[in-house]
Parts: sequence; C-alpha cells; structure tokens
Amino acid sequence: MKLNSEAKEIYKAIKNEIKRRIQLRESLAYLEKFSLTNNREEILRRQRYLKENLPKISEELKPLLSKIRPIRFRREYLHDRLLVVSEEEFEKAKALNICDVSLEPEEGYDLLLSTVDYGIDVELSISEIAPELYIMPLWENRETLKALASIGRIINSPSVAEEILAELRRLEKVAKRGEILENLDEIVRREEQRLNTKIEEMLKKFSLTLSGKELLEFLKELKSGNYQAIFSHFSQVENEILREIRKSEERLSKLLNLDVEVFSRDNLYPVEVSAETVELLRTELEKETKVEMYLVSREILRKIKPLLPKLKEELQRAYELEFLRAVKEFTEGFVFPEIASGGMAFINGRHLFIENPQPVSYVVGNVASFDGTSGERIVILTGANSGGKTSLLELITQIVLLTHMGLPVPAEKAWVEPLDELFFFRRKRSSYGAGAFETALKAFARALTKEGKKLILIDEFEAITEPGAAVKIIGELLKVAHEKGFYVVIVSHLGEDLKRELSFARVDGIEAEGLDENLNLIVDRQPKFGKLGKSTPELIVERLAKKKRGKEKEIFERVWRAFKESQD
Ligand SMILES: Nc1ncnc2c1ncn2[C@@H]1O[C@H](COP(=O)(O)OP(=O)(O)OP(=O)(O)O)[C@@H](O)[C@H]1O
Repeated sequence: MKLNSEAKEIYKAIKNEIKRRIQLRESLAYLEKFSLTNNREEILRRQRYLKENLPKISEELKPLLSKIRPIRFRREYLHDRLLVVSEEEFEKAKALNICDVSLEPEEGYDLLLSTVDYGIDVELSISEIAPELYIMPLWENRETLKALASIGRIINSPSVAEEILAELRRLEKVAKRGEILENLDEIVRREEQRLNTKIEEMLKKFSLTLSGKELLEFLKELKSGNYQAIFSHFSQVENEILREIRKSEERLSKLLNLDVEVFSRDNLYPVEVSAETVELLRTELEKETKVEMYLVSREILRKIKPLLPKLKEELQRAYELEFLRAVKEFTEGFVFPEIASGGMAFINGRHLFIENPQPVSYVVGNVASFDGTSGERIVILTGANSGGKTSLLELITQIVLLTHMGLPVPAEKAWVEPLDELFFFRRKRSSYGAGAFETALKAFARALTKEGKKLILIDEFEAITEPGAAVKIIGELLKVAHEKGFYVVIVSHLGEDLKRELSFARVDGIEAEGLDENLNLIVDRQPKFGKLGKSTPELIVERLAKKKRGKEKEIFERVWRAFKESQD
C-alpha cells in the first residue's frame, strides 16, 4: 500500500505508539512483519495470528519480559589451556582454533587437556575443550533464565531454563572462589591485622603478669643458673602466638578451600604476609579455580547441551511475546475490522491521539449503511469551525492504516476494503498565493492519475483560492475521482455549491449545538449524514453579546436580536 507524505506521518505516529511500549530491542523486528499490506489473505492471516496469541498475554508478563537479555555464546581463543593430541589429530585440533595445541605437554598453562592421556581427558570438540564458553554466558544471565522459567509457568509451556538453572547451581562454590580471588589482597590483609591486634593484646597481658613478685622469682632462678624456667615462661607466650597464627591460617584455608601457610614464623610480632606470598597464593588459587571451573562447566554442559536449541527458541519466543504484549497494551478495547469490499466504515471510532475523544461513526462507500447514506464514495464534509473535521480525516486514516497492518482498530465495529493507495492532504494554514495553490492542485491531480483502489482525504482545498474558482476546480476533480471509482472525503465550506454540481456526492455536516455555561461552543463531533453542517455565526454573536461589556455589548446584542427575529 502506497502513502503520500502526510499519510506516512500518521503511519509513523502509529508505529511509534507501539514502539514506545516495546521494552526489548530484539522485539522491534516483529513490528516489521506488520508493515502495510493490501493483500487480503495476508491481512486475514495476521488477524488470525493476533486473535490466537493476544489472549495468551497477561499483565504479569510485563515485568518478567523486561528482564530478558540476549544470551550470546562466545567464540574466544583461550590462552590458559594447552591441548595435547596425537599426530593424526593435530590438524583437526588446530582447526578448532580454540586454544594452543601440541604433541607434547608444555609448561606455562593453567589447564592441560589431552586426548592421549597427558592431562585431563577430553574429546576433540569445542564443548569439551572450552565448556566455559557456553556456561559463563548462562551463568551471567541467570536473571534472564529465571524470567524465562517464570514466563514458561505463566504461559503453560514449561521452560528448559528451570533445568539449566538447577544444573548451574553446581557452579556456585567455584564462583564464590572467583569472588574471593578478586578480593584476595584485602582478605589476607584483614586477617593479618586481626592477628596482630590479638598478639598485641596477648603481649600486653603478658607484660602485666611479669611485674613485681614474678620478676624477683626470675632473678632468683637466674642466680641459681636455672635458665629453663625462664625460657619456658617466654616460650609459653611464643606458643600462644603460634597457636593464634595457625588459627588464622586455618580460617583462611577454609575460606579459600586450599591449605595455606602465609604468615612468617621468624618474626612473631608484628606478623606480616609478604606481597610475594600473596602473589604466589593468587597464582595457585587461580590455577585451582580454573581447573575446577573447567571440570564443573564440562559436567554441566554435558547435561544441558541438548537443551540449548530449545533455550534459543524460548528467547525468540520471549521477544515475540513482548511484541504481542506491546500490541495488546496499545490495542486494548480495539476490534478486528471486517475485511470488506466497497469502501470503509466504522461504528464509534475513537481518535488515537485525542484524550477521551467523543466516539464517531462514519462510512465511505457501501460497506455499511447508516441513516442518511446510500453507498456514496465521494463525501463532502462541512461544518462548524473546530468541529472536528480534520480529526475525523485523521481517524479514518488511522483505522485504514491499522487494518492494513493487520491490527485491531479503535472502534466498536469496522469494515475496511484493502486499498492500493492512501492520500491525506492537510490544510496548509500558512500557504498563500499562486505557488501554494499550484502545488496543491498538482498533488490532487497526481492522486487522481493511475488506476487502483484509492482513498483520498482532503482538508479544505479552497482555502488557497477564491470560492468561485474552487467550486469549479474541486467539482471537476471530484468527477474524475468518481469516474475512477476512488473513495474521497473532502472538507469544504462550499458544500451547498458542490452538492449542486455533484449529484453522486454526499454532504455531511458537523454542527455546534449551543453554548455551555462557560460560553464555550458545544459541538457534536458526530457528523449528520446527508446534512449540510450549519456554520455557527449566531452562536458566536450570542457568545460575544453575553461576554462583552458596555457599548460593544449593546452592538452585539442588537445583532443577536436580528438573528432571533429572523428565526421567529
Ligand atoms: N471526536 C472528538 N472528540 C473530542 N474532541 C475532538 C474530537 N474531534 C476533534 N476534537 C477536538 O476539537 C478540536 C478541533 O478539531 P479539528 O481541528 O479536527 O476541527 P476542524 O473542524 O478541522 O477545525 P477547523 O475548522 O479549524 O479546521 C481539536 O482540539 C480536537 O482535539
């Protein structure tokens, strides 16, 4: 379906309404599948798809879907491992391009894998050699997996994410070790400080007990050459300190899941762990963690590998659900239009961008029959200023476009014939002179060339030329449109004159019904079919007569009386 630029603007605004409700970037692609089509079968196919799937969307899905993130399995070269293979396997192993390959074990790697009994036994496949490339993205996206599991429960289609999450739990211990590794320095320094405070306290206590009487005791022992007693007294402190050191090391060993001896025994106060020792510890821990991570990852992957294709499908399904959810949110209270032949119509249509709009029913062509209409394809829309004529043209455009997207429309009931082209010509308020007139005329004429099913909506063409000429021009152009079987709604204040020229056209009118208590015009937005819309100068006069003061008021009152007298 082809659109002119102003119709395109409305199409863009509709798409934006859906887009801004979509929480996931990946779901935007689904909107492309709903671009305009005039293929009746395709529209019906989209309607069937939405009718089947929209009811499955429930409120509670929104926060869960917002948590979904893409899970991308990495393809990286891992420098931390060496794969030792036989000569026959060498080329194949190299071709995997996943890590260094050798025929002999070599130094300098955290992990030694081998198909020929030199290290951890592996088969020649990426998932065996580098299972972390699959497991880490899953581990990092646990929130997505949890959301998928909950979504599965809601839509009654159990997710493989449940099983994957259960398996991933085995990684918790080694992941914790990874965290510890990151904070190793801080952990060791904290233990060191704790230990020194403790020793300090012990020494303080000891110096207190060594006062007075005890000192004399020592001197006596010293005189009699009994050094042993003194040594034993001091070594008692030393032992206590050593016991504290061991306790600290046990605590660290337990935390790191590795036997450690990091505090020097040479210098008991203050105890200190050298930077080198921390580095050595880090290297050892890193190596252990790598091996453990590899082994646990491999074990998990062996179990869950068959589930990964289904997981991918489920992620895609989540993107689709998010698209559907946004459509559902946008089209709440809408109906699927009947794909008809012979024009377009709707009952109680609601403008998308007017807050609390008055619902309006309308027909162009013979798809539905309302009192005062008889299948006219050319309609002249007349009526009060600010009555809602432009808004009605926009509403027709919105309903026609949504139908061609395959979406429901904001109305109680609607009928739309698939069209080849839609033209919307807005009133150019600031256009004056021959240039503007010529441009508008050319655009109108262009819309009339070429065959096909067309809807042409024109907002007040005559504003840019003299009324007399306008009747001739518009009249003739509408005759062409009529002959070609196009559908046209044209806003005009020249309804009466045009009607005289065009027997095939219908004239509808939007009317003001009076003034409200604040002297604002009360407008019935529903056009009266086949009835010229009265302009409302007498209401404007009444309004001024009631609002103004003094001399001006007198003048308006006089004019108003003249109106009333002519009505009596
Ligand atoms: N169905 C509706 N319900 C509520 N408000 C409406 C409706 N249709 C139009 N309006 C409001 O009325 C005002 C005038 O609408 P619109 O510009 O469509 O009128 P118009 O007849 O084209 O005016 P003009 O004669 O100035 O061209 C706008 O503020 C619009 O939001």
